[in-house]
Amino acid sequence: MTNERMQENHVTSGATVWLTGLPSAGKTTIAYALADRLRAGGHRVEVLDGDEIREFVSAGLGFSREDRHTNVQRIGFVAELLARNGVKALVPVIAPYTDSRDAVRGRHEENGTPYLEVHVATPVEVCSVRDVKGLYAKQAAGELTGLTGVDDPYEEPKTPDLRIESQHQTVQESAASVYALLSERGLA
Ligand SMILES: Nc1ncnc2c1ncn2[C@@H]1O[C@H](COP(=O)(O)OS(=O)(=O)O)[C@@H](OP(=O)(O)O)[C@H]1O
Ligand SMILES: Nc1ncnc2c1ncn2[C@@H]1O[C@H](COP(=O)(O)OP(=O)(O)O)[C@@H](O)[C@H]1O
Repeated sequence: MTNERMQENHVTSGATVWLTGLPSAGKTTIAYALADRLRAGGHRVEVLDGDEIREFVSAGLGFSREDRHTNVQRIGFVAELLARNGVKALVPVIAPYTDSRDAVRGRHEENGTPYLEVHVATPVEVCSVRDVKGLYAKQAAGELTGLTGVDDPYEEPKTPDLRIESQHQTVQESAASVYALLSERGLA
C-alpha cells in the first residue's frame, strides 16, 4: 500500500479521551469497546490502561495523593504526544483529583490537542457489587486502606464533556455515547 493510500484509509484527527471514575465503574470496559468501534472506522487507537502504565511507566508509584498526581501527569503527557500525532488515546484511569485532571487538560489546550473528559459516574454502591478486582471486599475486610471512593477521595468532575451512568446502560450504549460525542466534535 502506498503512503497516500494509507492516509486515505486512516482518520488522522487525534484526541485524548480520559475516562475518569471509581474502581469498577466501567472505564476499562468502555474504553476497549470504544477502541473497537474507532478501529473499525479507520482510526488509530491506543488504550493507556492504568494497570499496564503502573507496571511500566509508573512502576514504583503508590496511591498517595502525590503519587496519583504524578501518575496522572505522566499518562497525560504520553496521551497528548499520541493524540497530537493522530492517535485516539483512550485513558481509563481513575484520576481522582480535579487539579491533576485540569493540568492534563491545560497541557492539551496549550498544544491545541483535542481533549474530552468523560465521567463514568457509576455510583459506589454499584461499583462495590461489581468489584471486578475484589478491592471493595478487601477494604471491607480491613485488608486494604485508601480505596478511591470509599476511604480515599474522588473529586467528581463538575463539568465533564460527557457523564455516563453505566448502571442504566449496556457497554455498547456507553461506548456509542462517547463515539457520538467524538462525532459531534468532528473527531470521528
Ligand atoms: N487504593 C486504591 N485505590 C484505587 N485503586 C486501586 C487501589 N489499589 C489498587 N488499585 C487499582 O489500581 C487502579 C488505579 O490506578 P490508576 O492508575 O487508574 O489510578 S490513579 O489515577 O493513579 O488514582 C485501579 O484500577 P481500576 O479498577 O481499573 O480503576 C485499581 O484496580
Ligand atoms: N454500561 C457499562 N459500561 C461499562 N461496564 C459495564 C457496564 N455495564 C456493566 N458493566 C460491567 O462493569 C464492570 C466494569 O469493570 P471495569 O471496566 O474493569 O471497570 P474500571 O476500569 O472502571 O475499574 C465490567 O465487569 C463490565 O462488564
